[in-house]
Amino acid sequence: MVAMKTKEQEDEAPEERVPHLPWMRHPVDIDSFSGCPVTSLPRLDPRLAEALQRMGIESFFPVQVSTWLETIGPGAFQRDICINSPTGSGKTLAYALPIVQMLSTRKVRCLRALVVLPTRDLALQVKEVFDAIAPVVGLTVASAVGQSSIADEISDLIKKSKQELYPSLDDEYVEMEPQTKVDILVATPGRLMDHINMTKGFSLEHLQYLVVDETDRMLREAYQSWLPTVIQFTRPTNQNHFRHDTPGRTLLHPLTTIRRSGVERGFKGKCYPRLAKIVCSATLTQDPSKLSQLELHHPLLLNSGKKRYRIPTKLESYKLICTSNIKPLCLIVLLQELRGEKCLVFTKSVDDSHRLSTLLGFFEDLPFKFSEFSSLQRESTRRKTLAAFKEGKIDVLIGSDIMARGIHIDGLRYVINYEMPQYVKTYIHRAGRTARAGESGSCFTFLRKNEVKRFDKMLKKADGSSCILRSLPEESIDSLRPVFETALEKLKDKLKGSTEPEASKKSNKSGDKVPGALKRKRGKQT
Ligand SMILES: Nc1ncnc2c1ncn2[C@@H]1O[C@H](COP(=O)(O)OP(=O)(O)OP(=O)(O)O)[C@@H](O)[C@H]1O
Repeated sequence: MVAMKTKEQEDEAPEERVPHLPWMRHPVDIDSFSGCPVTSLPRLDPRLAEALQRMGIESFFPVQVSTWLETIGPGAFQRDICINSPTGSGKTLAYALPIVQMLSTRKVRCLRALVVLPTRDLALQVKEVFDAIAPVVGLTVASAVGQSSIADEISDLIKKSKQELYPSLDDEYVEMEPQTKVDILVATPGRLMDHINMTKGFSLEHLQYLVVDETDRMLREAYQSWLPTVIQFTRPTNQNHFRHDTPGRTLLHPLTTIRRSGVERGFKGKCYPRLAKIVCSATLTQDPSKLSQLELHHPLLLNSGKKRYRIPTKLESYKLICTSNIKPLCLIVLLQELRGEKCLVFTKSVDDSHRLSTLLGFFEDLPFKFSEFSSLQRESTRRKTLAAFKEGKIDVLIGSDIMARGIHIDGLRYVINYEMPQYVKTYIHRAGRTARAGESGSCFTFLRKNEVKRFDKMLKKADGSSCILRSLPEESIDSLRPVFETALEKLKDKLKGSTEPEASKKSNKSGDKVPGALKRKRGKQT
């Protein structure tokens, strides 16, 4: 019997091992491409070039050049593309640009590209990129993320049927009419499934491109079986061929380009449409059983460098060794040294984030403004907090891995791991909130003495990255001790009076679920 590997075992396996999947063994090396001025990218639509320049983009990053060359031109989308490139390397534009350019010549508006991401925040961030380039070539973009009511989303997505407007119209015509009024949809899996299951007129029939961003995370969870559902609905069927070939259905002709890109030959000598896929991550899984869910077609891997994982070139990693009992003090001293620069602090759970934020709240006159950022907070609270952080009204956000994936914050230079991340992938995604788009940044990790060896070994997997030992001035730590004692007492009192953190009380009011862990009585304090 073959034993299944746990996530941890997969992570701890030697990095040099040869991938099981043959197509993963000989990737295109993204690093062998250099940046390219916007005006020099072959075949780029001048309207898109102008839009990009308006966005302040002067030249393309290597991942964007390499993806473009594999998707635009004679071999356009003949193979599915898998991108494994570091955080902040520009993967969003790498897939958005070729899709928009390919769709810029479409005749009839209907849903042709679908981008799926695990969270609403990420989906909205990606939609912004499409919004900046798609309208200049006449394409419409929408989101299905649950930010507005389902009714509002439906009115953005679906146009009134001709039958409603012209009741005498032939049924056959009405049935074939594409009803979505967007070309590109950026969605989270839950809302996507709501529309697939319930929205009249929502159809994936004409879909040509599917992007699965943050692929490893998307494949780890089933998310209501969205992926098999999308694949099932977009699989070429006999019905499709029937429509192509049946004489007299001239009204369908504008749609005969359905999923023509990535056209696959071999069906009795005729072309039949195939859904072209792009999947991407900074930590792309190599697990065949997970990747098989995507049903990739002759996949081509674009990989940065030789190693499986890479951290951004301008990221500096630091480790700080301290005992648990003075860790909050060390954090305060470190934050003081960072002089109120924007910083994300990662704890290992929402519970810990809440405790740490509450504790820091008992210190008066801290020279930085901080806030908790938790999945237990209301969506509106989180949005406001993030906006305040982006605007520089808050210097430090304390949260768990909810902040780790994909989120981009301009000018963020520092990330702190308050506890050692369990997996190298976690380190990469957390640290990757800084040092993005060629900027420099630093990631600090607090460690206990007995964690140092394991941490160094873990970092070696990220392209052999080294980590600098950083110390903090003893006298600064000592000067905070008296206040710390009092703060700890206050924290104990506060938590004694409440078995649930404030955040969970708030979410109860709004009817959200409270995870089991938080219902339990609090354990030992920080
Ligand atoms: N060619 C470019 N020139 C300048 N800035 C760019 C360019 N391409 C992308 N950017 C900027 O780089 C930042 C990071 O891009 P993006 O979010 O696409 O990275 P990513 O590779 O998807 O990262 P992650 O893996 O963390 O999701 C964004 O702010 C984006 O606007």
